[in-house]
Amino acid sequence: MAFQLPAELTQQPTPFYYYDLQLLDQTLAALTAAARPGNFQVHYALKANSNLPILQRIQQAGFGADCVSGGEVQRALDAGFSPDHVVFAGVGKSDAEINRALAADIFCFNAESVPELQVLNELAGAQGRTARVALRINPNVDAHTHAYITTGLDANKFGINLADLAGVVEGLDNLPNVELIGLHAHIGSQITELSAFANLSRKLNELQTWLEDRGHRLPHLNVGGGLGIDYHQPDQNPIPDFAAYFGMFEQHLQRRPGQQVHVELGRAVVAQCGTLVSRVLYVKESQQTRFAILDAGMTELIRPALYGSYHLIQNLTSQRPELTYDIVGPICESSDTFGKAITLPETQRGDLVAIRSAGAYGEVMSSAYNLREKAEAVYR
Ligand SMILES: Cc1ncc(COP(=O)(O)O)c(C=O)c1O
Ligand SMILES: N[C@@H](CCCC[NH3+])C(=O)O
Repeated sequence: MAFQLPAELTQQPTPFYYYDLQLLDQTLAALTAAARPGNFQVHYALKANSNLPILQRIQQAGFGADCVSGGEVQRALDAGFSPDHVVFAGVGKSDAEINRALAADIFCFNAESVPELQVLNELAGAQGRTARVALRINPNVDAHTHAYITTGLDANKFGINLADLAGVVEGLDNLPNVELIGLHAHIGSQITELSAFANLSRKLNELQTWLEDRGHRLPHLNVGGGLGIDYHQPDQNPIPDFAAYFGMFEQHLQRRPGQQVHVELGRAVVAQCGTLVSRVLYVKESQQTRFAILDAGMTELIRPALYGSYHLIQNLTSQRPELTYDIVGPICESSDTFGKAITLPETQRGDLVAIRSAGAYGEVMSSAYNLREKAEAVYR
């Protein structure tokens, strides 16, 4: 179905984020059906979008929370997620963040290095607690995605390299306040070649056997997130193919009886329900290029400037014959460009423009650069 902005929002001051809660609910229902509760547990990755109204719906749909900072752990608890459905990952957890998460008795820390394990052990001991830990391993599996959002290659900062794993596991004997409950891996984001998840599964199978040979049985496996979405055709494919995604793990991951398998999807849950709505300030024609200058910029949606990402751009006002535009924002950076040589119906000052698939890593990555005010979020 073609995108439609609710009529009353055409008068809303721009730029703003519009979230389609009906589409979010449909996505959550599709995800629930594909995960078959009890088969896979989904921990939504808050980093994709941590707005309370969105989190509350996700929590009410029965999902847990994957957090990457103390702020996200707190937000998850505020949104109503139970601590035993909260996990905390990240290469650089501060002592204050760890202490807060220990005190809240969250389900698990995804630990990414030996020094972090030592700090977890020390801080848990000081609180008279045991930190439940999944070792985040770096499986050296290529996710075939943008280099900036690949996380599971040896050169990346994330996780414990396989070559170091033996030493890390041996060292656990000296960490009495740390309980190993599982393995965690996350190989990257916006993954559209699902075979990457088969490769990840095979790596996890090997590691699991290797750990069992050393006396470690793991009640818990966390295969990360990363499922990509269709940025080019959001209306044709508003809901990702969750069944195909889980199917890869069902087929390739050798799950032990009774073992929990967690996934932590972010983008696939919230990207398509969010749209950045902006107004055309000026159309400026130079000899070479026709620019449509919007009142939204990289401060509201940084993905095109940061990764050269594509977002579908639509003029919601004009039905005139088409022309070609570079669509840019008002920010004082040449990379403040949403798209080059984009075909749109002839565009004029005052036209409303939709930048689609912006619900994930859009509003959360916004900044106040150039002393910009934060764009409002509206929910329908
Ligand atoms: C550890 C971890 N888990 C989950 C996610 C969520 O990923 P995605 O939004 O691609 O599903 C990320 C982000 O890439 C991550 O770094
Ligand atoms: N922020 C990125 C993805 C990184 C995900 C977090 N590891 C994006 O916009 O696509």
